[in-house]
Amino acid sequence: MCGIVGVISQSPVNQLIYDALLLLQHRGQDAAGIVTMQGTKCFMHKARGMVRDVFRTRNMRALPGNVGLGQVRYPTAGNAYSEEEAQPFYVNAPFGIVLVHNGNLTNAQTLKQELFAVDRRHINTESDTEVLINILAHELELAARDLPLTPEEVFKAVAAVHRRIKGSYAVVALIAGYGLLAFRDPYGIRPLCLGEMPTEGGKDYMVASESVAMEGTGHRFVRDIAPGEAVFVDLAGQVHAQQCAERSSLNPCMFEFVYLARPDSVIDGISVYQARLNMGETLAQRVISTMPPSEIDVVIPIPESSRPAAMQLAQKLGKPYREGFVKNRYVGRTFIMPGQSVRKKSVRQKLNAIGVEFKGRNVLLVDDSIVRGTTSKEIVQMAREAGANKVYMASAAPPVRYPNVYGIDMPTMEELIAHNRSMEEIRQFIGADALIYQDLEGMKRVVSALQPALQGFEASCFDGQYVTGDVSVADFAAIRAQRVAQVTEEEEGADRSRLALQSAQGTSH
Ligand SMILES: O=P(O)(O)OC[C@H]1O[C@H](OP(=O)(O)OP(=O)(O)O)[C@H](O)[C@@H]1O
Ligand SMILES: NC(=O)CC[C@H](N)C(=O)O
Ligand SMILES: [Mg+2]
Repeated sequence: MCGIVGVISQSPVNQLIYDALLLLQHRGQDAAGIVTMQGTKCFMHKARGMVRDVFRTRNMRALPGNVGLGQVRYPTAGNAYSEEEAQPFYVNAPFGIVLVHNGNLTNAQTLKQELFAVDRRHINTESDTEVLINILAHELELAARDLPLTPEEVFKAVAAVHRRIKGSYAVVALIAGYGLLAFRDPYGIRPLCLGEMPTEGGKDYMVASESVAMEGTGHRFVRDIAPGEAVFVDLAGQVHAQQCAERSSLNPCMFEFVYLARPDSVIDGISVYQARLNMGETLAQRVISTMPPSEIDVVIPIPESSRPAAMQLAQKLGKPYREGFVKNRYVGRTFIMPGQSVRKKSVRQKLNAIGVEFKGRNVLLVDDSIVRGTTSKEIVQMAREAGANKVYMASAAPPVRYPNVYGIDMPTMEELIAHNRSMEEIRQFIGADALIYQDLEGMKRVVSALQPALQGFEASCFDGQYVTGDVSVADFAAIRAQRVAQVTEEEEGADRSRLALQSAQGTSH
């Protein structure tokens, strides 16, 4: 996942986009970028790093205009260390298009060849987003008849894009001189919503990955963009919307509710916070059926994302909920960091135990999910070092056993701690005295209870069912091969970054 935002306003948007990106920072920490448009001229600044580091005052001053978009990137295709793959992407024809994307195309490699051989377009990076913008540009070229470009032609192009690309995609694009386009894949895997703000001269509009970006910038949440739908806001502030997919259904990514999204966001009508509370409630049932609650002295969350689930679980068990770990707020989210060595080191930098909460106690540690097991293994060890008597571990999500190809960076099975391991083997790996997982059906039931309009969830990392139903063996292999090749590069890149930092700080290791 990444965080994306687009704005069409009656006043300058650079600061507004910056603020929205800060509110979406939890969705991507690797790179950030903003494009603004004044007249038909686009201004871009993008670089690797978090929002605060990427945009200095001089960069902000160089982003004029009342229309723009931005992105925070968590790479799931291509290279995390390449500045060129930071978003937005730009193509100069037709019209001039800039685009940001959250998601992952499963047929990017095939499309890349097709673009070159048939559409005569060259793709210069490994990013699937560069493929996407070129497909959109090509289809817009075909759909546009006489000038000016009409919303109907834009929708025709989006319909053609839906037919060609596979996978997950929430997209915001600017078409120079025409307006802001936003669309969502026909399964609604990745989130995208629309907001507005009344102004003296009419209304300003915002589209963003999560509702928190609207609330935090004073916009009123209007609605989620429907799966397969495209919304086009022209430069006069007129909103046009159309369903552009032949078939559509609402199957949001379960991992958004487990971990990715902020708890104060509402996605497709489901409060992320409430979803997490409900997960805590069903997890409590699992704990009760595994061990007598009398064996547990205290429930301790592993900050940050597990807090609501842990809180509800503790209440259900009638046990005290205590903050036993303090999180260093200056270290980012470890799971979305590229490279296993960085992730591992960051767990200890990020979390520290408070001795009194552990000494001589039987503690039940709760995390939202166990993916590679990096966090749980370190944390169990830390709880023991802090003097815990027994250390039990509970996960508010079921075992993650299958690769994700829709925008969460877990493309290979081997890296997943629960893949091909029994419960006992996982327990031994993380070193806990007991291990309790959420059950998948229970989780689906309590989250879908919050939204009757759901057709289901994209929950492939838990159940191996890929909702688009069209991921071929070759697609899996291509995604896997590309990411495996990147892992080595990313590890090396991480080492390079660390060495550079150390030499800047004058340390040697
Ligand atoms: O099993 P693993 O591979 O370690 O991945 C799972 C862990 O990673 C995430 O935490 P993260 O530090 O990214 O973010 P958070 O502060 O939002 O919990 C998640 O909340 C789990 O704690
Ligand atoms: N996490 C995402 O949404 C990633 C978007 C895109 N696939 C990239 O790697 O840049
Ligand atoms: Mg965590």
